[in-house]
Amino acid sequence: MNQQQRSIIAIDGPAGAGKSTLAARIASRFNLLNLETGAMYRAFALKAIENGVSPEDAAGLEALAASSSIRLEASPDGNRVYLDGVEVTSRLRDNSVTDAASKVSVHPAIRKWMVRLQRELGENGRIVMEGRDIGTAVFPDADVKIFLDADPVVRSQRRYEQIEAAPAAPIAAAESVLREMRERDQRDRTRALSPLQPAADAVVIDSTSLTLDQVIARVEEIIRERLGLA
Ligand SMILES: Nc1ncnc2c1ncn2[C@@H]1O[C@H](COP(=O)(O)OP(=O)(O)OP(=O)(O)O)[C@@H](O)[C@H]1O
Ligand SMILES: Nc1ccn([C@@H]2O[C@H](COP(=O)(O)O)[C@@H](O)[C@H]2O)c(=O)n1
Repeated sequence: MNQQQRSIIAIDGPAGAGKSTLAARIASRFNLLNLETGAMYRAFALKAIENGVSPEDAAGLEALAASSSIRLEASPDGNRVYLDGVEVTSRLRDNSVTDAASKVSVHPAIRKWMVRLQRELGENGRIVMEGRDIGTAVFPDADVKIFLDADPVVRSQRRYEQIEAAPAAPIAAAESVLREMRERDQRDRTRALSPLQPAADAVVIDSTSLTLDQVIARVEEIIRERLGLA
């Protein structure tokens, strides 16, 4: 890959499909900046919670967004997220934040604001950007678009195992992980602005019966082919 040339790899898909894991590996393989847009929605959700603004209150959220700054910084161990200049990375995975992020992201004004920020972040870069609407709304002209999917039961099982393996694992029940994932999927797929769906020119990969290494190998092959790499 030409080290100067703008290259945008878009990875979209539902919750727990493996997007972050794939994006991190692709970024390291091709020396790209890895930007996780879900972390930006999470940071804004945290701000709404801290300010007592309901995730259903469209006008309240819009006013809050007008006085908010959200910044993503790529680092070797993942993205660092700054909310109004303060790093909040370690606070974004709480259940309350996950739930609120899914709800605040439904509002068109919030999405338009995020899309603007995300375009600014990636515009001239060599990036892999991961989320729900990168190939359809943020960078419809991305060089490569991957839509990663898997059966919801398999996704929730993988997420359950991920939670269990975490150092200070919260108590989780497999059924509630599946129920929450289905609720988030439903919101993502039915919202008014850029609902979750593959871009017409995305390559759809269903990882239900693929290992992570098989998915990575397939995506590497697609990137090499599309970008004309040996
Ligand atoms: N093909 C696969 N086989 C087995 N496990 C996988 C596969 N793909 C991803 N995983 C595992 O599934 C879990 C969820 O993956 P990841 O966090 O990357 O999903 P995500 O799409 O980024 O989720 P979210 O959008 O909710 O943040 C991780 O533990 C990851 O290692
Ligand atoms: N481009 C995006 C990215 C995320 N969202 C919403 O944010 C929530 C958190 O995202 P994670 O990937 O970190 O789980 C998620 O539930 C989405 O609803 C989005 O709308 N658009």
